[in-house]
Amino acid sequence: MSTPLVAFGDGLLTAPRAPTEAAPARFGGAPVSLSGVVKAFGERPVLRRLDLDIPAGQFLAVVGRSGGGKTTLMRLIAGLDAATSGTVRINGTAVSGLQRDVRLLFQDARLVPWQRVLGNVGIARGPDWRHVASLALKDVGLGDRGREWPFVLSGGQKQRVALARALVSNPSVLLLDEPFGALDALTRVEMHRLLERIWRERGFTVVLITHDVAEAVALADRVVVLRAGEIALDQTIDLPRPRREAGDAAASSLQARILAAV
Ligand SMILES: Nc1ncnc2c1ncn2[C@@H]1O[C@H](COP(=O)(O)OP(=O)(O)OP(=O)(O)O)[C@@H](O)[C@H]1O
Repeated sequence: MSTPLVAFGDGLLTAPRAPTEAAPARFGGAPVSLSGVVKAFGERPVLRRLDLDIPAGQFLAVVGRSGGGKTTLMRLIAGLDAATSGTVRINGTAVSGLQRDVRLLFQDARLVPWQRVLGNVGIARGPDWRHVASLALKDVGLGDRGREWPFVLSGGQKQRVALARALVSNPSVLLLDEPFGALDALTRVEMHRLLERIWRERGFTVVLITHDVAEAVALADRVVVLRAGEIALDQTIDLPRPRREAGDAAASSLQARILAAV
């Protein structure tokens, strides 16, 4: 089997896909680009000629009211649905079907109940899967829980397992659809810090869909407001990291601007 070519920074390097014990692999992210994307269900347009360029490694949050087309947008990027017209490209290649290095997380962790935690993380069963899955579990702070069954875990721990499962394939794009929506406030902040650390170490591109404007401002480099299938605001979030979750005047004023656009 040949070693895959992996985008790394500005160039292409050959690299093994498995992270090492010493440090997680930093494969970098892939750029995601939408041009003239329309999605209609029957007569009803849900996305109206969207143009959006997400640079490699950017952390983008998409916020908007319920029904504004956020999940539809994510499904198009993931290749789960096809656009009615227009193109979605990842790393310059038009998306058709699920991509190997694009991973998704949803509000529910979607773990397989009859597999132990380690088996859930290593579900793709590549060579050396136990080792790779153990490292990923350790990375999300659950290194000692691999032998347990999913049902004994809390909601936050299940989401950690789902994140570890996504990490084992070293994604260049991570798509997150309200992954923290069902968690209590403290667990959500812990998950924010975990995701931010892993994103900074690994450098993949993130698209986070959320109703929570404070969450978007706490995590993202850029927030896009999707309203009635159009981009109503495209806001850069130029705040230093790690960010405070509350009580920051600059963050509050950005939140107010975004809320006004929602
Ligand atoms: N498969 C489908 N068939 C028909 N209509 C659909 C389908 N999927 C989504 N829609 C419609 O598209 C619109 C946008 O839905 P979408 O799930 O993308 O919104 P959303 O912004 O993610 O909402 P929420 O925040 O509530 O999840 C809604 O009116 C929805 O009913």
